[in-house]
Amino acid sequence: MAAEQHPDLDEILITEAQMQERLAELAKEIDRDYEGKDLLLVGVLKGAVMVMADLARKLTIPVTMDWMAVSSYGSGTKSSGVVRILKDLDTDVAGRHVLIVEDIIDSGLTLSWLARNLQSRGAASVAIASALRKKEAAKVDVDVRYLGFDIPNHFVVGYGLDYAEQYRTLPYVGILAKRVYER
Ligand SMILES: O=P(O)(O)OC[C@H]1O[C@H](OP(=O)(O)OP(=O)(O)O)[C@H](O)[C@@H]1O
Ligand code: HPA
Ligand SMILES: [Mg+2]
Repeated sequence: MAAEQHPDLDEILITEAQMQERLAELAKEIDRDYEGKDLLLVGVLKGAVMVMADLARKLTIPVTMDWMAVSSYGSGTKSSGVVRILKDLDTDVAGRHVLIVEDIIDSGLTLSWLARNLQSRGAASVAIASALRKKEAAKVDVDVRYLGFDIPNHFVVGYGLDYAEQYRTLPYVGILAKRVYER
């Protein structure tokens, strides 16, 4: 049964079933592309927790996982453009194939910075998987190899994405009603 729409949402953009189906397709591609390679999945806390958990469990190749926390949004709905490392990796990425797993590419500032940062640590390769992308919001180009869905330029929540730390546990992605944050 489909989950009921949260009252703070205008619309559901990606249902739980659509997300899981698309992640299964991406997992097949990742399995194929990294077969026989030593793959490290890097999840970006906290938003990517759901996509990391679901995507990683759909992979059949052996992988390891590590986590970084970087924040550019704080508690608002606009990127500050300043990326801060709140928690760094436990792993040395030198010589390793890294796949960054993210929930959303919005302005692109977080991921373009992070991909460069990990590359500069000597990773053998750095690629990006993201559940969502807002194409119209891009301030910088991000080379995303595994993309779930392109979505319109609205503030969205659910499936890991928050507004002021709320709504992350909704199993679908929806547009947050403006009345919730414009008050
Ligand atoms: O493309 P950008 O405009 O840089 O935005 C994308 C980033 O912003 C959000 O993180 P946030 O800073 O809200 O942290 P969170 O994951 O803990 O919510 C999101 O999870 C991405 O990491
Ligand atoms: O649309 C969004 N929703 C929640 N968090 C975000 N971080 C960047 N864009 C978004
Ligand atoms: Mg956030």
